[in-house]
Amino acid sequence: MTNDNEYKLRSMSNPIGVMRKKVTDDRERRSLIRAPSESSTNNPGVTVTSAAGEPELATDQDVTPVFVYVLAFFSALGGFLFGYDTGVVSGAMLLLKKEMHLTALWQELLVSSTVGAAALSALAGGTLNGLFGRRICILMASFIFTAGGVVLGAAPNKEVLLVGRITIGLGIGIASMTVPVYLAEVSPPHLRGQLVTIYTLFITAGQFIASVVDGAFTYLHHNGWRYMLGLSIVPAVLQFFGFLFLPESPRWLLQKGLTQQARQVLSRIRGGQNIEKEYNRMRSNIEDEEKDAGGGLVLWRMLTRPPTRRALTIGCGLQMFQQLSGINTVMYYSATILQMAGVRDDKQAIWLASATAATNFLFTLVGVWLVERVGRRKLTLGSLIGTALSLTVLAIGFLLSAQHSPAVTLHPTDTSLNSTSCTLYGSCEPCMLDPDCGFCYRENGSTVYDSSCIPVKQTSADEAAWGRCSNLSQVSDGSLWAYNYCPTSYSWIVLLGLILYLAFFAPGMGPMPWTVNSEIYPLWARSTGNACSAGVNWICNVLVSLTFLHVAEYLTYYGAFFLYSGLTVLGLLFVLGCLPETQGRRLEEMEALFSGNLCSCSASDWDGDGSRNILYNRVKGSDILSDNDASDME
Ligand SMILES: O[C@H]1[C@H](O)[C@@H](O)[C@H](O)[C@@H](O)[C@H]1O
Repeated sequence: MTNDNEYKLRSMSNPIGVMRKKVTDDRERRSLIRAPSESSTNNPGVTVTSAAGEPELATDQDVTPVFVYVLAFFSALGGFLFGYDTGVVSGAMLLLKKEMHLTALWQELLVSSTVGAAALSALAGGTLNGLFGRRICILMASFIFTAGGVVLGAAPNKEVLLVGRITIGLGIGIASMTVPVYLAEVSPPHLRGQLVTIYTLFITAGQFIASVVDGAFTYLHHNGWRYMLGLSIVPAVLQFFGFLFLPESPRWLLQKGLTQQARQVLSRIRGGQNIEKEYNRMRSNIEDEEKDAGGGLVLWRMLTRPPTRRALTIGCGLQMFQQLSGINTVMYYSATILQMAGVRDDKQAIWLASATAATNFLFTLVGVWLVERVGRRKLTLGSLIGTALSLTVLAIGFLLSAQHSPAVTLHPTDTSLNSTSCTLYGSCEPCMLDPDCGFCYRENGSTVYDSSCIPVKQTSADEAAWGRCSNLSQVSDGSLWAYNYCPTSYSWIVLLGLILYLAFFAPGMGPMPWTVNSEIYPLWARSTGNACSAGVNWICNVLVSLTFLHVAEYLTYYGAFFLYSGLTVLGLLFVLGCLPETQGRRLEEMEALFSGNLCSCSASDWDGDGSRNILYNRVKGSDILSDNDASDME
């Protein structure tokens, strides 16, 4: 457990955030406290005080070298590319399907091939990380992103587009599992939670910028999609050249026996401060871990050792529940939700979808702020409760909209047209749930009249196949065409649900699965653990997005959102019982933290029982704590 010569622990009942503030306020007083064994150095550090108040430990840095932020920025660009490339496709598809006459199957292929390829390459990323290191994997990912961007931007036909989308997916998968690991390994202990959470902030920033780019280029009907898809080359090239000059993770170097390089890199990352003690401790911890871990296939070793098996189950479970709570359906579906809420103009709906992405981004920022203040467990639990409730609000909004769905009042008199199922529906709800049909209507205030259910045009869902809604630019009687939604006066509830959903999901369930996964595995299992959990994230992402329309067809929209809400409640129970608080813990404590039964933690265990909680106080004048020791410290 703890090394008593260097650490002093004290029962903790107050949140670490409070403690940190106190620490800052009391800097002057604390700077007088020194571990008895400490020599007087210029290195800023941490003293951990016991319950009795006597100093036992002094470690860690007070000053964060700027270089760490440079590293964090360039590596988090991988998250930006992940967000950009998954987000940009919906806008590009609007133009592509017209220009390349894409069938629904091709549209689906172009969207989900990227996510599918990401799942495969995330799984393979564990081996690549072990063999080549984090830096080479990030360079590899940015090279793949660049190549994919060039292919997409220049694609002459849909087959080449598919190759480009698969290529991009391969880059996303590698980046998504490597970047959090790299960030966790180079961050100074007290910043680790925040820096890894910044990775998710960059994902949501990428999604937001993608939606703005989509908005800007939709006006360019010819070739607009080339710019949308090709622009990802810019951050990819930036990351590639940046990483040519950035170092490998010192821990990976140590694991590979490259001790001199590891020492040099650590000193560079720590801004030239004295790293001897940190280096030695890191080295001996890695050696101990390696000895403990034994030989053989890493995944097998992880599965046969209870603590790593438990960590893996929790890591994969978190990633699974993140996707099962329907984030990507909500993001993807936001334009339609906004149309339901009365935004009739397509272009306006696209811009408002950027507002959704911006909301996701802004609330992730709240997560970055909260992660070191309330801890991972509380943040995740709070987020899950809010997410489940807001999904219920969304579902109720859809339910009320369905119950008050406007009736079909006009039926075609030409019997030859009755061969389509669309004309048989009596109200808008079943009509819009049928992917082949849309609702054509006129409105007076909130009253819908002159309504009919008509097949959608094969080439574009923006118009009907025939009738007054088939040529909307020429229409003079004010007819409107609703595809995928019904005009309803309950749409405000749906809109409220959407905003609440993002406000609760984005600070917790968005970033925490990535953050927690980057810190719960011992070094020997870290690449494999993150590869598996990122793979689970991508597989569940494909499953949820591919099944959404079918689920909606069978269960209706409200059924689908009630289902997501139920799955989120399951996630809540899982986290409540199984996720221990990892904040404020050293990595070598993780083993103990995960050594009980799978779901053996409850809030009282981890928040109330002082014997399991640790308080670290920062003071000046001590040695630097190793990442390995303290990467979980506040
Ligand atoms: O953490 C991220 C983030 O929440 C994104 O908004 C979402 O699209 C991703 O699927 C998820 O992994």
